[in-house]
Amino acid sequence: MSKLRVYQLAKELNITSKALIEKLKELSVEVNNHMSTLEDEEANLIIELFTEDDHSKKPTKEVIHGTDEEEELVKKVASNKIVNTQSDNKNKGGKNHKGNANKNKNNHKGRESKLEENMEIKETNNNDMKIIEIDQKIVVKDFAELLGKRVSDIIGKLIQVGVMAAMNQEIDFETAAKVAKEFDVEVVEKAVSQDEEDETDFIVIPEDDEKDLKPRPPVVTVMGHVDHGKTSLLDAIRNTKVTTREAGGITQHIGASEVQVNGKKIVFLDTPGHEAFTAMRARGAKVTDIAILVVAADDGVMPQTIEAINHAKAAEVPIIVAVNKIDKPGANPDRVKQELSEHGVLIEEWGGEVISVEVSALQGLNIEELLEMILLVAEMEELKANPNRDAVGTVVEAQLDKGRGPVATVLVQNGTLKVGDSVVIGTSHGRVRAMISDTGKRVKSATPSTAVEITGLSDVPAAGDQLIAVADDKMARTIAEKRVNKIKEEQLKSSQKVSLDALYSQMQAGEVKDLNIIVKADVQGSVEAVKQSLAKLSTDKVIIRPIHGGVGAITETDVMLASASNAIIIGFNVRPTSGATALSQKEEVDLRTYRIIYKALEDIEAAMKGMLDPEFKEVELGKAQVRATIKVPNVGLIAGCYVTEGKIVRNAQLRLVRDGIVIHEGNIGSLRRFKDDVKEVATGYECGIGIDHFNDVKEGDVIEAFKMEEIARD
Ligand SMILES: Nc1nc2c(ncn2[C@@H]2O[C@H](COP(=O)(O)OP(=O)(O)OP(=O)(O)O)[C@@H](O)[C@H]2O)c(=O)[nH]1
Repeated sequence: MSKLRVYQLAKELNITSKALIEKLKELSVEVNNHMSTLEDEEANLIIELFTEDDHSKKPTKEVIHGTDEEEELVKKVASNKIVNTQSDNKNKGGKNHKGNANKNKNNHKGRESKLEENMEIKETNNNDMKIIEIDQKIVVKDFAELLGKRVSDIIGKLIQVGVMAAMNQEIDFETAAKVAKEFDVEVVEKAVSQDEEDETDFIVIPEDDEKDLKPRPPVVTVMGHVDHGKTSLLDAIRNTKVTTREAGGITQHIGASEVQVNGKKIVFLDTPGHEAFTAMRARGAKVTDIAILVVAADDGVMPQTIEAINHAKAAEVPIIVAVNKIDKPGANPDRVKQELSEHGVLIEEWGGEVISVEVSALQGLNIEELLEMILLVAEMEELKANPNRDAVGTVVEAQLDKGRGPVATVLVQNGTLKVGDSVVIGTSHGRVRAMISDTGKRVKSATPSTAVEITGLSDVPAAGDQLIAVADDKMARTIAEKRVNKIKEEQLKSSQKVSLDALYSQMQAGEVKDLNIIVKADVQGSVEAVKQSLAKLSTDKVIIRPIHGGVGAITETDVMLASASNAIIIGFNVRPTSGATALSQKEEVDLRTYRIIYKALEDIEAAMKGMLDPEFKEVELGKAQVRATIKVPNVGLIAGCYVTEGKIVRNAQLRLVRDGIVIHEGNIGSLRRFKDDVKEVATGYECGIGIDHFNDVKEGDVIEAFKMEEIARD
């Protein structure tokens, strides 16, 4: 136990455990977390490194006498430290841009902004070595400017390292590093700062200056296998410790609760389990500082225990094990600890670093001790935030309340949230109308690591959405609107319209899980019959949803509905209006018409299996309006027509449409202009059309001529 732990050394060196772990990793010293122990040599090396670095700024080579490779590493550590220190200074100016603008004053006119965005120079007094931060790529002339060299010099060096590049071409980081080395300059990759990432969300969250940071309470999530006592443990904690400052204080369920231990606060997220935890993480939110892993002593490590371990590890959140149900006759805490070790969770008694506490949630045993351990781990984590700034937080829970409108529980993670603040949360915005604490008390402000329920939002945000307090309502609304538009654009870009032809591949790709269908038919009876038969085709892979049905022609409104809800349209004995056909092409809506129901069902079934093979596709030739009917002896009824679209071709197939409904489908028997048989009649001409085996044509009907064409399938 005499060995130094990471956090102890970090304290000694006055840096964070995290920073120390990073340095150690760079020196190839394997450490897991702040509780890891260090070999004496490792600790000494680090101490020497840091003290040398801080006081004399001498080249660190003198500190250790190792191989060239080690010296390289040490050099890197030393230079990184300088970079870090300076980037901290940079942040004192608030946003990046300001600080850089001054630095780049000497740059050529007109180039400042680009250079500001891409790079910055950091001079150090370490052996007069210059360090430059650059992005993954840099344009040769910018690079030259940054190095203070002539472009020709740079191109010359590039040739030496085997890279041919013109002044306006980009070179990659590695190449830049090689060239820079020739000029005794070290190149480090520019870290993507929080600021830059946030810009894509249309807002920049300024970084805090180290000196403004104050300790903040830990936020804890309880995880573990089903029935191991997560809820009971949370209840036990609340029962003993909930801050009931109000007389008869009613604990309100707001998704998180606070407890006070020895005058210190701990925040518990109320939704136990790693699912909620990971769902938030998937959305980029990190709210949990410490995970309590509950394992029932009578049951041991179970599948969800392992899952919880993996999720906590993936999120790099320290674990405290609560071995629960120790009151039970079959309880065997040692077995639990052994099993945990088999899954990479080494308890202290087993020579590891993970703290464990044996508890009984039911009897309230050792709950106090568990809470103290949480505070201990929290202390080592050095959790900090700046209470004197605009709030940043994360939504833990949200719902629509009948009386109060959208309600969200927000965990304030930085800054202080106040009633009246304008906020943007995901695509929702608003002004904080009221805030309620976990004890149901109205509060005016919430400091870091405080969960409050807020009202006053435009919409219900999603758990995991980030709250950012902004200058005013207008700004909040503008940002929210921009985000909505961005989402719309992205959806537009990514949304591939569903179609029967592509259904199978879309299903395979996971793009389609619901097949929305709009049904139009000639009579209501058919609409219902088709909707029901279609719904029955649903499988475990695709659910068929007839989202709309109606009688009559397929109209533009049907197409717009299909487009908006990514549906296909199926028509029985009905036709699309001309406008609908054109719109369906523009909107890429799959529109299909059938004469027989079973044929449609067959097509959809085949499409779901990827076996849709309609070998033929209808090609529309033209349309003609029936303006008169003429009885011709021995021939039958002839339709006197006027061609309105395309052309009518003899021997083509035809469809007789009355008020959008297909009355007949067959072949053109005869086509005449005046007394002559003709092969085709074009738009704007009159003609007489005889329909094979059909005599029921009426004035006002529309004759559509089409042919079937074989289509090649991909
Ligand atoms: N004897 C004993 N029983 C306990 C203890 N803690 C919880 N239980 C019992 O174990 C059962 C499950 O407890 P819960 O707290 O619901 O467990 P959970 O992990 O929240 O379960 P899920 O929410 O279903 O995942 C309940 O019947 C509890 O009464 C304990 O310390 N001792």
